[in-house]
Amino acid sequence: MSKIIIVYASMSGNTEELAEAIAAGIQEAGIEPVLKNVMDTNASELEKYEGVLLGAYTWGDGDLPDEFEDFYDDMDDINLDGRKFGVFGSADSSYTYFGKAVDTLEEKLAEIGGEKVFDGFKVELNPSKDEKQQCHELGLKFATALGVSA
Ligand SMILES: Cc1cc2nc3c(=O)[nH]c(=O)nc-3n(C[C@H](O)[C@H](O)[C@H](O)COP(=O)(O)O)c2cc1C
Repeated sequence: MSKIIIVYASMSGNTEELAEAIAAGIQEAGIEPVLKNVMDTNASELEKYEGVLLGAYTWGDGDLPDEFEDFYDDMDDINLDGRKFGVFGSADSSYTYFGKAVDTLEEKLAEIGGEKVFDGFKVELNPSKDEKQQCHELGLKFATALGVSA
């Protein structure tokens, strides 16, 4: 059973690229993370893991992606005491609420008992090579925070 799950929503692939780069960093630390699209899982699955990473682009007017709505509502019924978390997402600074979905998910995870390992990581549209490298390092840092080393 893996210790870390990454759940993401991505319409045009940018957030998915971030998720994959973070996953690669976690693998470097010796853990095989579970990587799932939010449409293929549900909030109660998070309780099975020691580390939870959520990724979402921002939609509408600072909103969560539609496909994250049910998952988000169901997070009220779970408890993540003792679990560590991190949130990331692609966004577009031409909108009023830049990457607000990342903030929304961070607040919810803290509310249900999670402990934040890194500040919400927001990337402008398509991640650059440098930003993907930063994701890789976040993955490594996250795995290390869980007490796992290569
Ligand atoms: C209709 C629409 C609404 C959007 N609203 C926001 C927004 O409120 N804030 C923001 O930062 N980005 C907003 N975006 C930009 C997306 O978050 C951005 O394109 C992102 O890179 C998509 O990520 P993805 O490739 O993972 O789907 C919006 C995009 C569209 C098409």
